[in-house]
Amino acid sequence: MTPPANDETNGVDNTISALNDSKEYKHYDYSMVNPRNYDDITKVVQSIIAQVGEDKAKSDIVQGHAGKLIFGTIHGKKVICQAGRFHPYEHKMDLALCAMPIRVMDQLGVRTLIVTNAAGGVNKSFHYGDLMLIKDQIFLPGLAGFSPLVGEHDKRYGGPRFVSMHECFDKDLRVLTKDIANRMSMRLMEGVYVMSGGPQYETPAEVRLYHAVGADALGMSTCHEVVVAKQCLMKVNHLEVIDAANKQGGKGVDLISALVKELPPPMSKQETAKLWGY
Ligand SMILES: O=P(O)(O)O[C@@H]1C[C@H](O)[C@@H](CO)O1
Ligand code: HPA
Repeated sequence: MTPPANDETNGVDNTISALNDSKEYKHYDYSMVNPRNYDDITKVVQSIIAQVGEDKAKSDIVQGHAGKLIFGTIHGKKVICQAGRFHPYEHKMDLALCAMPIRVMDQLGVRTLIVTNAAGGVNKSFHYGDLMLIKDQIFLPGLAGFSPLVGEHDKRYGGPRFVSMHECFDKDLRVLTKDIANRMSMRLMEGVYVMSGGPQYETPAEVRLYHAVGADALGMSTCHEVVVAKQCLMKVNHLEVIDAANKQGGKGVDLISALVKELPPPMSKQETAKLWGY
């Protein structure tokens, strides 16, 4: 899957109008960005309607990232799964480009986004393989000017120019996820995720810095996707596996499957705009 690029000359308008005309791929309410474990995703998606992209498209670049969009249903709900994501360090820190799949999902109707990733633990009470629900994020590249929203405000996408990042991980969805994990007797941590640009791993001094500013887990992805989802007025929920995506991947997938089953009906853009005071 090649991401659509994000400048005036490369057909964003055409892409949007093609998506708006598409019947096969439209009217999806829910979306999942699950960067790894393509096999796990296909286990959860009970009926696959279509797949776009190549199995191997991304695997040469970041292992385990399939590079596919899968359209299907989970517990009868229409879901788009992005198996593989675009990391800024792979794309010259073009964060708007890397978050473009979220805009595509928005154009296809998605209102609720579940994002997953693998991260390093900063919180000393975390164990290798733990699952963490993100309650807030520290977007270091964004703080340094690498935001997917810099540049001209592109009205083709809609959404506010100045995006509120309060409650960027939906409180109701977090409560629901914790309740489900509890019922499944799963250990689920909760904390703050910090994103660096990567791809180098962090030094011990940097880990101490992240700890001092309140981070519980660190990684090199996700925050730019969440910013764009918030501009698109989507509700976002986020789970990550601490430093052991393959080892504990199945557990996370079981939780996501149970969560999708219990997700409330999606809110319209007008409803979330009103709720968030736009
Ligand atoms: O897509 P995610 O964030 O799960 O990928 C992880 C974090 C880094 O991007 C990369 C190196 O560990 O894998
Ligand atoms: N550091 C940064 N990114 C990561 C790590 C880590 O330890 N583990 C998985 N992604």
